[in-house]
Amino acid sequence: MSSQNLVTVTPDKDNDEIAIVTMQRPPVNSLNLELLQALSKTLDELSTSDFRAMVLTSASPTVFSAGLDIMEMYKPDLKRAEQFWSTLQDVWLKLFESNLITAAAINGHAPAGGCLLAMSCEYRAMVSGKYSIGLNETALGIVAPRWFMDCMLNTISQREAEIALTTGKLFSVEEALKVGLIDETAKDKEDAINKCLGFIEKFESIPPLPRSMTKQKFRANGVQWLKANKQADIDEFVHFLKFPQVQQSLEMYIHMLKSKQNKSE
Ligand SMILES: CCCCCCCCCC/C=C/CC(=O)SCCNC(=O)CCNC(=O)[C@H](O)C(C)(C)COP(=O)(O)OP(=O)(O)OC[C@H]1O[C@@H](n2cnc3c(N)ncnc32)[C@H](O)[C@@H]1OP(=O)(O)O
Repeated sequence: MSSQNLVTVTPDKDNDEIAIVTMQRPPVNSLNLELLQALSKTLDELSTSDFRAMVLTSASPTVFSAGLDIMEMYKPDLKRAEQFWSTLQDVWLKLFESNLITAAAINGHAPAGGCLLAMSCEYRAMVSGKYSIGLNETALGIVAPRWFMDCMLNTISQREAEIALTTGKLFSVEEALKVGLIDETAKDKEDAINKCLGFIEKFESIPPLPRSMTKQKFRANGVQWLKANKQADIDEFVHFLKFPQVQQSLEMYIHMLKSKQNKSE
């Protein structure tokens, strides 16, 4: 699949000022360089378009996004790893600070980087079911970067975030609702999108510029560090990937994911 098709943008059927942005990298929308580049390009295009709002969702029936593609971190080509991390930083900054009203219709699992994308939006409706969402990096033997943490702190309390991150917690849909990691539950994807549209409607009579400026001021603390330390953050990521223990943890995790599949056959 060409990178162009990894993300689609379609106007909402009832309101052409709202973009439905769908990630479609089967099987689980894991965020590899190409998907991140497609997201980055989409966010650039949206920022200069007539759309005033977007709903981020996924074409998979059960997974919003499985987070970063682990294969980008396992025995990586270091030049590509730099580009990968830099593109992830850009996607996060563009989404977190977007001028558009942003909402996530989370139609399935959203671990780690998937949770980051959802938390970067202003509103989250998640389909009920046996899905999970959270920053589970420590459980994989890796450390969520500071700006992942800042993003979570913009969403739930510091205490809940610290416990969740140190334990690598993946929240059930009910638990996520209880701590405020999601705003609403939904019965299916269509319902989740409708709930996001309901949130977007609240801004019908609010002028866009003061709205987006207010949002960006609220979010400024979270982005300041990354903007000032982009290269240092890339260097740390690449350095981190060189640790044998990190590679070992990733290898074990990949085996675990594959054997999980064998077990259910
Ligand atoms: C000291 C400070 C240093 C700081 C600097 C360093 C910072 C490093 C931090 C890096 C941050 C990372 C954030 C991340 O996002 S890491 C990725 C975390 N993701 C996960 O843990 C999710 C893993 N996946 C799952 O749990 C499940 O797949 C699912 C999402 C619940 C879906 O389950 P389902 O049963 O539907 O699907 P399968 O598990 O059978 O998966 C189908 C195939 O997809 C492959 N897969 C799944 N997830 C990933 C992934 N994240 N990357 C790559 N590939 C993935 C899976 O292996 C199956 O492949 P197969 O069909 O070939 O067997």
